[in-house]
Amino acid sequence: MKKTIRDIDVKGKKVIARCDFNVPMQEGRITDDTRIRAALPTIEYLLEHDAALILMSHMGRPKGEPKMEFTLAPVAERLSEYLKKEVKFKSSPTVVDDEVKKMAEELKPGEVMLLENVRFRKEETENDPAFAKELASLAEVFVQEAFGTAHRAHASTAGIADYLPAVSGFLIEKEVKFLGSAVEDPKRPFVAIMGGAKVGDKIPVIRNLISRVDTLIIGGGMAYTFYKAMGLEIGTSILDADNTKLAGELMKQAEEAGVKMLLPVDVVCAAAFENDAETVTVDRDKMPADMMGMDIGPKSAELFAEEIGKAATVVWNGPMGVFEMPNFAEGTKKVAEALAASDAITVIGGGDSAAAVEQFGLADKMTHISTGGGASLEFLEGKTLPGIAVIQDK
Ligand SMILES: Nc1ncnc2c1ncn2[C@@H]1O[C@H](COP(=O)(O)OP(=O)(O)OP(=O)(O)O)[C@@H](O)[C@H]1O
Ligand SMILES: O=C(O)[C@H](O)COP(=O)(O)O
Repeated sequence: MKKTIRDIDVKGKKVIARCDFNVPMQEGRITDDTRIRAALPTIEYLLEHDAALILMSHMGRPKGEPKMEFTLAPVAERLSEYLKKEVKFKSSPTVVDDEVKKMAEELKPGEVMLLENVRFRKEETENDPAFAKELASLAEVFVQEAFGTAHRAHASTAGIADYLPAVSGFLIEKEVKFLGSAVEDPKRPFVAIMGGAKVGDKIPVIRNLISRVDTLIIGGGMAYTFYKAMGLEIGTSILDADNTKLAGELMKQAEEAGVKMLLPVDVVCAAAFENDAETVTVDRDKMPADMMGMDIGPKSAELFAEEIGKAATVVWNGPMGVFEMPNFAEGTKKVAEALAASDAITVIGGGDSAAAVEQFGLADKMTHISTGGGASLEFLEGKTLPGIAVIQDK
């Protein structure tokens, strides 16, 4: 068990908390603030318990330069709105400077400030000890709350714990509880649903899940690599040619492990990667050579929903089709609805599946939606995340 903020006394202390405020932005506006809202319980708890709170995060990938399109200023503003108090913020190109140090020194219990994007310094992603020490020098305690970045060993996510006692916030605790218990000690039947486009990225996850699940459902863009391994015609569908052999091996591995592996039985095919392209829905052995698979068909959606209905735990990562285009969102929607209707523990990992669930208005029907994209995948792979490893044990 990892220590949390409940296990320490923060009264009157300077606390530095790493959050993942890497939220999607369009023209300087935040388009989805889920990650900001997810950190609020921890922030509020720390302020109510009279900590003087210094928050930090990255935004995007400014590659070690103070590129202002990646400033955290909009985040400071949104946080102020939610907390109903000023979030002090100085946009320093070096993240920490004399003025920022003074702000931190003068910060009183119950007050909060946000540092500028830690990736404005190249030392952040290099996990440079001097930068970690510089950040640590602002506070007395480190709170890890950045689940979305916990798979990165950076100065603000890992290195800093060499200089300060490290505990977790409530979001980390919740993520570890739901993702961890789903993978390590699931209520059975345990069904995992994998979709999306990046087959290569997800193969290690599939491999790890095969040894744990009762049923594995594969949909989305990755299904075609498995079809290819089965010798089926896949037309112009996305294919991860480097991993076709591996897909075949995974199918064999599932069979040997007694894991039921379900692939779509029918496919919505389109003549082009466009919402208004001409479409046909066919059984999987009838895909036209000049069309691409864009969504699972209705028979597959029903088959998957039936399987989800029998589950006690479901982990879902990756959409069933190109759900961003309304004409190819149906399969993903049906799967989301089946999860929403089920009594099972439902855990959603991965940015796109989370976005899909939000888009269908079903987010509050899920047990847990992870704030991690890559981090939740690495967690499901069974890897130890560096940002979690540094938190002190109880
Ligand atoms: N049949 C398909 N053909 C092409 N692209 C597809 C297909 N099915 C799904 N996709 C695309 O896959 C993308 C999501 O895949 P990804 O592997 O990134 O999912 P994720 O793990 O939920 O998200 P993230 O990696 O952002 O956390 C979506 O943009 C979707 O349009
Ligand atoms: O969005 C994410 O997955 C995290 O914030 C990590 O971002 P990164 O992939 O740029 O490290």
